[in-house]
Amino acid sequence: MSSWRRRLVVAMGDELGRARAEARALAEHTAAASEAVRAEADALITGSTRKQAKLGAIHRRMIETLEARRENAVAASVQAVRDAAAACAPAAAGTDWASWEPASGLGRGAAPLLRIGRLAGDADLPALVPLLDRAHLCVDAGAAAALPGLLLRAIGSVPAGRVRCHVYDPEHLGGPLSAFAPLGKAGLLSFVGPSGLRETLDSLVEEVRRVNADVLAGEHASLAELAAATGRRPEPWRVLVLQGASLSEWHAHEKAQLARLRRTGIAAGVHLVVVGDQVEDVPRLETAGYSGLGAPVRLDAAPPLPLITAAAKSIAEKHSAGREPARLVDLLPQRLWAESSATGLEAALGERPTGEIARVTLGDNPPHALVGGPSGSGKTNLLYAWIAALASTYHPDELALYLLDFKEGVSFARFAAGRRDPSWLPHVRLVGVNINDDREFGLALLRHLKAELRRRAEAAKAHEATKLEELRAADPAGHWPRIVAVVDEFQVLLEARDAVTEEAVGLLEDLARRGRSQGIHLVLASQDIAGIEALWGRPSLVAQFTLRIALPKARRVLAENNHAADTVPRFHAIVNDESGHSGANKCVAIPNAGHADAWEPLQKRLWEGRPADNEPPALFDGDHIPELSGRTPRPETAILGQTIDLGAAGAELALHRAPGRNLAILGTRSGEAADILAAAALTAARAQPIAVDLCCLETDAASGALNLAAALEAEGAQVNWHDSLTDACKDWESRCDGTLRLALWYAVDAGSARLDAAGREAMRDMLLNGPERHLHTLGWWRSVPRLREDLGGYAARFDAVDAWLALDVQGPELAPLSPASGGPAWYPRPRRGLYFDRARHRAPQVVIPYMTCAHLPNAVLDSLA
Ligand SMILES: Nc1ncnc2c1ncn2[C@@H]1O[C@H](COP(=O)(O)OP(=O)(O)OP(=O)(O)O)[C@@H](O)[C@H]1O
Repeated sequence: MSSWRRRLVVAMGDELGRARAEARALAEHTAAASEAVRAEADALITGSTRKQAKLGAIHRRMIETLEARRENAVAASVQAVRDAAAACAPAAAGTDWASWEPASGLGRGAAPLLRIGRLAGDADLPALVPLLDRAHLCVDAGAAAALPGLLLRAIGSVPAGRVRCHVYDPEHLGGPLSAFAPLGKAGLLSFVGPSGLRETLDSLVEEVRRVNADVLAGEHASLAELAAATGRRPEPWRVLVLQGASLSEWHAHEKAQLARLRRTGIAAGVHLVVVGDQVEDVPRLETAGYSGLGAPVRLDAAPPLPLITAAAKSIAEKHSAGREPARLVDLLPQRLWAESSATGLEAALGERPTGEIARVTLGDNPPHALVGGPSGSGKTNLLYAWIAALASTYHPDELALYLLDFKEGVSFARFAAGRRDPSWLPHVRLVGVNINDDREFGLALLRHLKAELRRRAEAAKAHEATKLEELRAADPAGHWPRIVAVVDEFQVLLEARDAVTEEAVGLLEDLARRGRSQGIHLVLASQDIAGIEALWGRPSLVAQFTLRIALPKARRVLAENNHAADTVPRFHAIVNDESGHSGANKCVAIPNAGHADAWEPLQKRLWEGRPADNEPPALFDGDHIPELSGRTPRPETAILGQTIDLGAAGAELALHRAPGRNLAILGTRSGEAADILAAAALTAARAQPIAVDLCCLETDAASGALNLAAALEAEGAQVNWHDSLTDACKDWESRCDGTLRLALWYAVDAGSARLDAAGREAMRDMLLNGPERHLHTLGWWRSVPRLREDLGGYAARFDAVDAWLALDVQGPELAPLSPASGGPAWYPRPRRGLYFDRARHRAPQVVIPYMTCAHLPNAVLDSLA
């Protein structure tokens, strides 16, 4: 082969080898690339599969969450619908027949809707239809079985007797509704025969006219609106059932009356239920539903006949027994303490026979009230109801109450804090209980009110105001609540012809006349005519009490020719704000306010809401014996006992250097006399250093005197014990060193009888001249003649004894010591004394001797030990 050929073959071989190598390299590269792409694709596929799985899970979870939410929302809505249904159809309007009984769920709200069955579907929702106050109703013949249930719910879900039915059923003459017959006896149901149709329609049209003219009187568009505004429904609902009435065959007059009732009845509480006929514009109840509901309904089975009969009987009985008395809680305002008392005090006292709330006013007119009724007629209960209404309506800054009960009881004790119940009524400033014979408590109240009257009159003058309303406007920062003073059995205060009655009448007259403009109101209650008659003799006083409240059988509270109280039913009162004149009588049912269930929750609520600075009321308790307090009097003063006034102040005896500054305690009650001497000495010793000469001539009082001596020494007093009066009087001048010196003599007369002439002379000299040397005798004589004897016999003057405190000494016996001729009107009673200081008092005052034993160490026992 030629060389060029060989060279060509070699070159081609090289070329082919290179090409083959390149092709191999390319093939390898391509294979690697495709492997990479496949791996990438695999990775992508795996990633997206995972993502898809994740998304799938998320989606599932979302679906589940949404599903759960939807189910919850549906359940909540179903519950809300059920709750709303239960609120719209409470108690007997919506309860299943299995547990059904007549029970009014009517509060202050609208008339209930009535259940007829349940809505078709799984949700078990009640189907309610409107009737009372809202609609008329046509019932298809096929749904007529629902009629007894519908009527039973309507009748049973409002207070007994508030639905009256008229049934016109010419075909069956009321047969299908005969189970309701017991209502007929109570006048709540009438079956109307064919001949009675016209009359029934006419009378219902007349009812609508009357309600519009007399009850709604242009002030309200409907009875429902009136009830919403006032909380009371004065008229019953009337339901006319027309069953198989063939309306198309009626005469023109009946048709026209029916059309009138259809147009105007609902507002006046007159409703049509037409079975088996259609009436234009009236919703229909059919087998499958109610035209206003828009959803199919499964009607309830009819109630069992015995259930209807029993309910009809019970409703009829309740209705025949009369209106259910108003409940206290229903009369109270919905918002506590919302009113201002600037112009007066208005309180819901009870309910009128029409259902209207009866309000009584105290203000410029009428300013004061007289309440009368024999024992057990409900006077105290009425006062409770009145106080409850006032205290709920007005804030304690707007109203202050002073409550005093002269009965032998504790009617008003509930208003003060007690051991069982620590709450009090925050408006009450004073409560008087167990007052019994202590007419002075009444006087103390009237004096306090008189002082308040004066304070208000002065403030009014300073602000150029003529009455409380103007004073409050002129002095908005001032504290000027209206005051109501309630005195139960007030006749006790005026029953004797004495200084207490005289002063009480004067104070009452003044308060009654001027209290009107200063916002001080009196409510006087009495169970017998005596009290009223005590006032009757004072026409100007009685004339101010223009509000009269007479309980059953009350006499003379109303005007003479007004006999309404003779026939007023039990637990009712005649309220008359025109001085008892018969034209102004209002019969009012009073709620039971005395019962603890009614009262206690209210007082607790008011007490818990009291202002931070509210103090408990002062308490006058006639049965309580006060303890000697730790109070220190001014220097040269001794405290003998507690006076009867709002501040429970001490009865003071001034012991300054002046003739006559001695005290005679008169009477035989040794314990009380010893208590008075102890209180006087201990209080005087607290105010300044004193010296004491003690002489006890009565063995019963000896241990008390010894204990007192020890107590006085403990107070820092210098004490000398004298075994006889001779000893106590001898050389008295030598003991006078300028310090206040008290000679405490127990049972002076037991020793004075044994004094010789010199001793007698020394005693008289000491009594006459000691006080000027600051030696004051506080002596206990057991009778007035014995005191007189010791002062010089029959013709003796009492100049040496300015002050006396009588215990069991009758008024006439005190004549020689008294400013009133014939002596003060004083009828001794336990733990009470009559105190008079010629230099200080215009008239004697009653004091309650303190118990002092807690202040006296038992020195006798100590010395024996
Ligand atoms: N409106 C009422 N509703 C129910 N019970 C009442 C009502 N009014 C009074 N009562 C009851 O009648 C009884 C006598 O009432 P209350 O004590 O108020 O009469 P009173 O006239 O004050 O009698 P007294 O002077 O003898 O105390 C009490 O048991 C009381 O609970």
